[in-house]
Amino acid sequence: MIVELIRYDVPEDRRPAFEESLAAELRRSADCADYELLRAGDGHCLLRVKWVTDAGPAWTFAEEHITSRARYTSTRVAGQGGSVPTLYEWAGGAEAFERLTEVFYGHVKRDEVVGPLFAHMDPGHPRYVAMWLSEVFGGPDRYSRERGGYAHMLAQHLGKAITERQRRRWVSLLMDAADEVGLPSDPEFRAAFAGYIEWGTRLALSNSQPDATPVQQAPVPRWGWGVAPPYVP
Ligand code: HEM
Repeated sequence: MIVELIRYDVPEDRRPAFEESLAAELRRSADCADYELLRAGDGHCLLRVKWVTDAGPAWTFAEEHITSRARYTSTRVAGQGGSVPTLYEWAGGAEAFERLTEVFYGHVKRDEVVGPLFAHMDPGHPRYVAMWLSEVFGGPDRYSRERGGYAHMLAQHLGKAITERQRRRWVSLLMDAADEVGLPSDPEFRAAFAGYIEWGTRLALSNSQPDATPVQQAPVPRWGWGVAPPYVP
């Protein structure tokens, strides 16, 4: 996503007309995902536009009032609006996910349905999956930096031919473990958590089939609250 910052210096008497036609122009642009015009104390304005196309279109408006413009790419350092905590923070951070996966894989190993798949599990596996989950839920990107990111996770599932019965058991053992280690039990957190787990396990199942042709390279997904942000009494 390309973000463009354009500085406008518009004479005071021209500002209302300028703002009105600028807004109309941006609303019409199919390449524009979002925009905001900010005004400084000295009267100059800064327009922030998010373009959907990677290259960014050759858009221009009221060129005679533009005093500078520059294009930027978004980074992972971004808020979610207001002071909404990430799911990672809400859950209790890295330590909470480590507790979860430690208990979870203890049960997985002893389970007759999924246990055989994990017979040769790397001893670091619970920790790696905790790193993955932490990153997905808005924590530090350690899995991407230290463990090979999406491509490595994908490689671990390829050819495993996970069945629907195994997927369901995996989900159900994880939800039990979430209760056991005391992950937050509020409906909003659990709905978002379960949403990702449902999505992720279905992908793991389909990517693990012998005839699967999954996407080979992708960023580690990021999962947020969805339509039910944390409940504020
Ligand atoms: C949201 C769902 C899932 C996530 C986030 C996930 C995550 C991961 C990750 C990150 C790894 C690689 C760990 C490393 O860096 O070495 C991995 C490996 C693996 N996953 Fe999954 N997984 C999911 C679903 C499943 C399901 C449903 C199954 C089977 C029922 C499964 C079976 C395995 C197995 C067998 C390995 C290799 C373990 C080893 O031998 O070390 N995964 N998973």
